Amino acid sequence: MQFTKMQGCGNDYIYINCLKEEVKNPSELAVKLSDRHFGIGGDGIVLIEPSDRADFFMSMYNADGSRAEMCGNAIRCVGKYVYERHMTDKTKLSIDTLAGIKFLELKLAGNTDDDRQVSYVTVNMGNPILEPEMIPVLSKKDVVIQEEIMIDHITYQITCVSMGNPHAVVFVDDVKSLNLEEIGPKFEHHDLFPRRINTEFIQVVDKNHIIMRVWERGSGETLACGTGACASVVAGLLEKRLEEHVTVELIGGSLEIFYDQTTNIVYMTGPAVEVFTGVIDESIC
Ligand SMILES: N[C@@H](CCC[C@H](N)C(=O)O)C(=O)O
Repeated sequence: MQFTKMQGCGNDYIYINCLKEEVKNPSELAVKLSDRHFGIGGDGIVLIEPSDRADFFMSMYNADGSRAEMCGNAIRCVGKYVYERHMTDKTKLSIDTLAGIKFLELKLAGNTDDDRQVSYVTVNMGNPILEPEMIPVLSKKDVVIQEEIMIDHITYQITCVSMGNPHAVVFVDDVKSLNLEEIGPKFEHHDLFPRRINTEFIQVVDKNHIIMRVWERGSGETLACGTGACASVVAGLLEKRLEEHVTVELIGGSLEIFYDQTTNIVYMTGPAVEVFTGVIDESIC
């Protein structure tokens, strides 16, 4: 089975073209292939599938085999993958996910029509979801903004946002000093979150610039999270810390997020990079 390793801001996944390949047990395959010592190594796997209502369907599985509704960094890479492999000639395309259809605009690196290299992708990420039962987070409030949560005897304030997948955003003074290996799993598995949670830790540089670290549901600390960057900007506006246009600086690179409050739509722009391709032995699949 052929695969391609791709990354967006260092958030790396193994991509499989399921218009050509058959994956029988994606959860099991995600665990095997994501292993950085005994597998290919990655934050999970992404399957590119046909769709009857959009140009393609994206399925994604975290490194622990759990299926996620959406992935911001992966969807940019899917756009690059399908265009560069002539699976579409559209530079504006639609990709269906478990979180609904997302619309992509590809930015080509070259100046000629023959040069199909995609460097950046802008994604219309749709509307943020704030209703607690839709995120889901257990709360009687209409929205969860700066609610207290106790982790290891320390009180943090969370603002919860779904971008199709669930996020809790925590603003802190210094992201570098946090021990995410220690506190990340305690947020992820806290009783407040019936389907677990992705947690973003945010340091504000100014109203248009934040530094983010993330503990991802099912994958642990990753170098970047696209949906998390979007959720963080929405949370920052709800908490009146940020403006609509924000550069999100992550360990693996930067994303430009624009939360258009007049339309309630979040846009994400960032890089998509192919790392290598390879073939997996059938006995593994
Ligand atoms: N890295 C992703 C999000 C991947 C899924 C997430 N771990 C979840 O379980 O919701 C991104 O770039 O958005």
